[in-house]
Amino acid sequence: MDNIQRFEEEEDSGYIKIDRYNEDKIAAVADHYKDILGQLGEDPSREGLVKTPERVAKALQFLTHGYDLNPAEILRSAMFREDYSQMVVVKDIEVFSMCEHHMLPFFGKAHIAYIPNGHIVGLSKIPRIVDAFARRLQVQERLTNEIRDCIQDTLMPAGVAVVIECKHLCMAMRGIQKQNSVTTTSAFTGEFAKDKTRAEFLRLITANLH
Ligand SMILES: Nc1nc2c(ncn2[C@@H]2O[C@H](COP(=O)(O)OP(=O)(O)OP(=O)(O)O)[C@@H](O)[C@H]2O)c(=O)[nH]1
Ligand SMILES: [Zn+2]
Repeated sequence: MDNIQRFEEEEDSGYIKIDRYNEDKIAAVADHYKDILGQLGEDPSREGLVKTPERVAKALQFLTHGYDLNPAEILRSAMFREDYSQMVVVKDIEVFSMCEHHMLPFFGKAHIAYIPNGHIVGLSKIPRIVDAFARRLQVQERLTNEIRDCIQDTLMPAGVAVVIECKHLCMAMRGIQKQNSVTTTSAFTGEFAKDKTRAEFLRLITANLH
């Protein structure tokens, strides 16, 4: 609940008030899940399951709270004029999202870079916008492009690079049941269209520098 409180406190920074956590919505979603438990052959009134519909409703609301965030505002809230024109790379950002096809998790890492063009952005805002887009029903390709577009359109840097690598539980615990396959997606703008710049980014995200 800490996150929720923070979102509510900082309405001017893109952490827009969440009305998805209101009691009526939780109760409505929970009612459906009570039905679903019955349809699955369970007894929703047995002790271990009594509070499950409400727990699921709250979990789902958390897992989709990105709809209530404004990623561009989050970036805008910490942009600083700065004369730095080298690549800034934030790598190994944990990603947790849910595929829109099965509503099962996909998770992994995002690696993001931009080349400033007069402005830098507060570093924490990069993972924050990853979360703002990831905490929605997604496909990995759209998640990748949305992050790229948000940084490009808001910060207007000389270039943006986004690489995301994820495991999809809908491919691991059901369906094709491939436990170890990883999907990589990428999106680039501006300077990253150049082979040399893109190669430097790829080298930095694969290097073990720390
Ligand atoms: N491109 C893309 N596909 C995804 C993502 N997440 C899940 N999928 C795929 O979405 C597809 C949905 O295909 P359908 O044939 O409609 O669904 P399905 O019958 O459950 O497919 P299987 O998973 O093959 O059993 C599957 O191939 C999933 O692997 C994603 O982030 N990007
Ligand atoms: Zn899926």
